Amino acid sequence: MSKQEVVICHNLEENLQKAVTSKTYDKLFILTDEHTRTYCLPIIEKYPFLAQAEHICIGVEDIHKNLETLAYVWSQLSNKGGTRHSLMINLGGGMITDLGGFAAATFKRGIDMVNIPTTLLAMVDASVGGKTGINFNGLKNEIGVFAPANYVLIDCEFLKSLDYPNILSGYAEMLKHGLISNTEHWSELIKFDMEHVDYKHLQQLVATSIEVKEKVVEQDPFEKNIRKALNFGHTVGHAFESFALETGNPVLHGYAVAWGMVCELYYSHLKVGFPKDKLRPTIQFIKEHYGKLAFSCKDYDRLYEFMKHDKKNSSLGNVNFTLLSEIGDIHINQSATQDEVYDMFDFYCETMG
Ligand SMILES: NC(=O)c1ccc[n+]([C@@H]2O[C@H](COP(=O)([O-])OP(=O)(O)OC[C@H]3O[C@@H](n4cnc5c(N)ncnc54)[C@H](O)[C@@H]3O)[C@@H](O)[C@H]2O)c1
Ligand SMILES: O=C(O)C(=O)C[C@@H](O)[C@H](O)[C@H](O)COP(=O)(O)O
Ligand SMILES: [Zn+2]
Repeated sequence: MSKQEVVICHNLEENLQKAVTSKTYDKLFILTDEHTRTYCLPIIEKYPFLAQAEHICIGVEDIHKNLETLAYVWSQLSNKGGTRHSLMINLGGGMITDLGGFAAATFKRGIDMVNIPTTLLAMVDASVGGKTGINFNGLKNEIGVFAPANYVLIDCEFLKSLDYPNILSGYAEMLKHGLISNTEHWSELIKFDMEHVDYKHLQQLVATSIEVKEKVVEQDPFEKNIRKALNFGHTVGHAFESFALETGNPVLHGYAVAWGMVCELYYSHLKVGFPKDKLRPTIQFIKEHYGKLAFSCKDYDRLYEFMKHDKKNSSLGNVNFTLLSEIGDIHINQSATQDEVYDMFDFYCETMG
C-alpha cells in the first residue's frame, strides 16, 4: 500500500490546491452528504481551482453506507465523464471517506482521491490508513478494500458545526488510541474536559491521535498483525452497532466502540491482567459520557452471532480479540469462548446500570 500524506492544515486552500495540482487531473469530483453539503462545502467550493468540479451528494449516516448508494456514486462518476485520470475529493465524515474511498478505489479499477475529513472521528481515524468499504448483509464494513487516499487534509475548523454527540463519537476512537499507545496520552484524554471543549487543546490531541494510528498502519497496512490493535473494542463494538441498526435504533460508531471497550477491557483484566486502577477510570469516563446500550440476556445470542462475522476471525466459531495487559501492551489473536463472551455482556449490564 502506498503511503498517504496526512497534512495538518494551516491553510486548507493552499494544501488542497497542491493536492489537486500534484498531477494533471481531467476532472474533479467532490463527494458530500446532505449535511456536509450544507456545512462544509461552502468553505471549499469558493476556491477558484474547484470552480469546474462536479458535485455528488448522498444521504447521511450509516444507513446510506450501502450498495445502493455506492452504485449511485459509481453511476454519477460514469455519467459525469469520470475517467481514470479523475480525482475524487471526499468531504465528510467516516461514512463519506469509507464509501467514497471504496467508490474511487473501484471505479475504472481505481482513481486518485483526497480525503477532507469533517468529523472528529474521520480526522483521527476513518480518513487515515486506507480502510474503505460499505456495510452489507447487516454487517459492518463487510465489503471493502484497502486503498489509501493520496492526501488527507485535516482542518479542525470543520468541527465548529459538528454536534456534541459526534464530537464524543470521535473521542471514543481517540480514547482507543490512548489505550493502545501510552499512559501519558491516555491520562491526558481521560482528564480532558468534555463539557467545555477547548478546541485548541483538542487540536493538539487530534495530531497525537493521528500519529498513533499512522505508526501502527505503517508497520502493518493490511492488518495481518499489529494493526489488529486499532480494532480494540470493535469485536464487541461492531456487534453492538449492527444490533442497534437491526433493531431500528442506530447508534454512532464511536459510542458502540466505547461500549465495546468496556467489555474488552474487562476481558483484558481477566485474561491478561489489565490493571484495575486503569480499568475503573476508563469505564467511569465511558459511563459518564456515553450512557449505555439497552439490551438484555435475551439478545446475547444475536450479539454473539454478529461477533462470529468479525473480520479478525479465521473461521466461524472462533472469535478473535485484541486485548491489553497494560496501556500500550497489546495482545493480538486472543480468543474467548461463548461463555466468556456472555460473561462480558453480564459485566457490561451490571456495570453500566
Ligand atoms: N475506515 C476506517 O478506518 C474507519 C475508522 C473509524 C470509523 N469508520 C467508519 O466511519 C463511519 C462513522 O464516521 P463518522 O462518525 O464520521 O460519521 P458520519 O460520516 O456519518 O458523520 C456523522 C454526522 O455528522 C455529519 N457531519 C459531518 N461533518 C460535519 C460537520 N463538519 N458539521 C456538521 N455535520 C457534519 C454527517 O453528515 C453525519 O450526519 C462508520 O461507518 C464507521 O464504520 C471507518
Ligand atoms: O484502521 C483500522 O484498522 C481500524 O480497525 C479502525 C477502526 O476504528 C474502524 O472502525 C475500522 O473501520 C474497523 O474495521 P473493520 O475491519 O473491523 O471493519
Ligand atoms: Zn472504529
